[in-house]
Amino acid sequence: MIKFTVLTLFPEMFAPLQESILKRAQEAKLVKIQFVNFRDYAISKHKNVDDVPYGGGAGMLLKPEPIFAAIRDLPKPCGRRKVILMSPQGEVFRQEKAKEWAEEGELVFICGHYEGFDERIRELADEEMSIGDYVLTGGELAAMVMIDAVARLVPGVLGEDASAEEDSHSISLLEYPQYTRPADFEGRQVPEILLSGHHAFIKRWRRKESLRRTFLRRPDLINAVTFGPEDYSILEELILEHEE
Ligand SMILES: CN1CCN(c2ccccc2CNc2ccc(C(N)=O)cn2)CC1
Repeated sequence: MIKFTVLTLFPEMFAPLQESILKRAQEAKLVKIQFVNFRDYAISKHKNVDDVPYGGGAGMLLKPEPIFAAIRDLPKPCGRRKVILMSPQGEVFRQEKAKEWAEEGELVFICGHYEGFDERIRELADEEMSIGDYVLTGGELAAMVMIDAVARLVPGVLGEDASAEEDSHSISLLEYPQYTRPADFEGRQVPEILLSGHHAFIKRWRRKESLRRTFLRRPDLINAVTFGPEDYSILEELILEHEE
């Protein structure tokens, strides 16, 4: 059982998640998600959660009080709790982080908005994460991406037929080409080997195509690949097929 707590000014942004991956997961009590709108913790009568930056500059920053008050008001964690701050300045989120977090008891996401947040808010975070090197209007979409990536790793969430074990990124190879019916679509054929029923050849073809695709599109992932004895003949063929 993993519990997600999201501190956000826009809880309604998460509705689609509740209707898709989290719906069954919550019904099956595999996952729990709760939202805290930290505007409820704004102290001033104007209920503002942001203010102008000291030292000048454009934009508004999230004030520390509402965030601190919201975090302090959370029920005592039963298991381990990790507080995560989403920001473009964070460590880039990758599959191994998702796997690490899937073991956690509770994950608390602080979704920033405006031009950023008061530096003292960083004290609350165990980790600061980014989903990639691009700028978003708020941390909500980043939180949704991370929640999806983590929730799908919780056993049972994906349902019996699908499973997350085979994820290509958990074995750092890009996925091989996949096909389903029809075998001939407007003259575009499915590779014969996949119709052959010859499982050893199919397995080899898939390994070869994953390696080909990884070399061509993501050579940076190659050094994380562990090569087995059966890979050498595959690599020789790939080199011959891709010689300049
Ligand atoms: C124009 N400013 C808007 C506010 N922003 C900011 C600054 C601090 C915290 C959150 C945000 C919210 N934005 C995010 C959040 C995450 C990511 C990511 N890559 O995970 C990208 N953007 C700084 C930039």
